[in-house]
Amino acid sequence: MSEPTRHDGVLADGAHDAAAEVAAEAVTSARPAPEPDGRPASVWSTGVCRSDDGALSVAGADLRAVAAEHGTPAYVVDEADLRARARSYAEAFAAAFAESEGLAGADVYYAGKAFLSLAVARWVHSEGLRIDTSTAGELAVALRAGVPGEHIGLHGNNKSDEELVTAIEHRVGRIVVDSLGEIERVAALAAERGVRAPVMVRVTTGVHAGGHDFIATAHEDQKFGLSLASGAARQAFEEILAAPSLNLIGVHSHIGSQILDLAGFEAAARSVLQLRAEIAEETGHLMPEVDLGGGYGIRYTGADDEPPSPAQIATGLATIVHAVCAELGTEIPRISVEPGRSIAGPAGLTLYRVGAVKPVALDGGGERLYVSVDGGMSDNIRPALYGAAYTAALANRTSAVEHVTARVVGKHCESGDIVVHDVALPADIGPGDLLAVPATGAYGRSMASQYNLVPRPPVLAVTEGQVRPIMRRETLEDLLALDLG
Ligand SMILES: Cc1ncc(COP(=O)(O)O)c(C=O)c1O
Ligand SMILES: N[C@@H](CCCC[NH3+])C(=O)O
Repeated sequence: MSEPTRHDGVLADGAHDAAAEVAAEAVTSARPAPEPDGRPASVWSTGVCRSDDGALSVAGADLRAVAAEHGTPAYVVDEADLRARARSYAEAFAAAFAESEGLAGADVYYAGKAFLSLAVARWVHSEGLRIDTSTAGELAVALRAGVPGEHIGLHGNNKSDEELVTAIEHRVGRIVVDSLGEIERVAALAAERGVRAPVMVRVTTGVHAGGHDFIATAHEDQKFGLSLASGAARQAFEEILAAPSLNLIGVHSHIGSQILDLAGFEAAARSVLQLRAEIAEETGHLMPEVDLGGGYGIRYTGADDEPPSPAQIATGLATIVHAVCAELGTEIPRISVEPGRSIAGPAGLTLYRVGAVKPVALDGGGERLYVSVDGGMSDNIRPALYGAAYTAALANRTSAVEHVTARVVGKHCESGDIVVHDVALPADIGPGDLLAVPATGAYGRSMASQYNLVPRPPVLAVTEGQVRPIMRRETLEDLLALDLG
């Protein structure tokens, strides 16, 4: 087994088996969270500051006051930061794919799976983005938020009839077909309603990217998409073209998530553009659109690489699309992308209250301080699921005492209930302190559970010092109400 390395927010190969080795190494390498610096590439949202008395604030709201009023744990979202990230994608893709440059324009779909609520759907849509959904729940939120059907896409490797009917009846802009059996179902449901449904085909290009197998999606042996190598993708195009109630608008490729290097996207773009040209030659149908998926990485700890900016991503993709279409002699398609994490992730942090603190002696010598907080794997499953790395900082004060190697753990009945594997925290951290974990805006609340019957935390939006819950805290009454006895 290869040596695991913690990078890009996830542990690569063999993460769980080799966790102990990594833990031992980390005793010497734990580092404190970087201080907020207002840069978009920071682990903190741009509105996070530390005031003179040592407390962290988000967009002008002091986190001590936030905790006092709304309780902990809580997800705190910097609305201006999230909106600015959405806007910079819209602007960067509009500029890089400007029709005046001979390109056919671009659409940015916000991947709702990262975190979707009515407020977030409205924010990103008002900043010029469309919304990518993959379940009836995400579709319902996008529609309830007032996003027109034509600005919504529907994904899913196992869509229900209910999901397909909702999508068709609301005239969504695209249904991304993910299996051969789905084609017939969409065709029949669209025909029954007398409509021609716009569909794309999700293909697996074989480009392997993303730090952990669970978040890489374009290799052969996994559940998403139709394989180019096996011929399933080609069969899908033929079947769609033969169905009068389907309109084949494009080809889709999503290679994985938390990717910091643009090379994989460029390789996938080349592959799908070639496929589009071949399909055009074989069938006479040149698909007008190509979707290159999402997956752009963010900083989680400060030790990770600098992520590419939306402008770098857009210009990188525009260059490759332009070059490949010129080589192939095909018209340039309209391009779309589906970033989620890189819009919502850095805009959010999780605020916890510290409880039990325990020094634990380590086998190889040395000590680790176990700092328990009032949440854990129910509000952030990523460390347990992917070995994802995070960092944490005291949020209510600073401390001049020495920093020690610490592990932030949750309150669940699992030893893998880890919030931050290794971080240097002040030795005097204790019960009552507040701890902020940055970069939890994506795949935190959206993957939260009620494990151990712990109610899910609220999501608090902060805008110019004003704090507004955009999702309320669950209560014990909510949990009891589900139980029919
Ligand atoms: C089809 C598709 N599009 C977009 C995304 C969003 O990815 P990310 O949040 O990493 O940008 C995902 C998740 O990986 C996905 O499966
Ligand atoms: N939930 C994942 C990414 C999911 C990818 C969706 N295909 C994460 O937290 O990194």
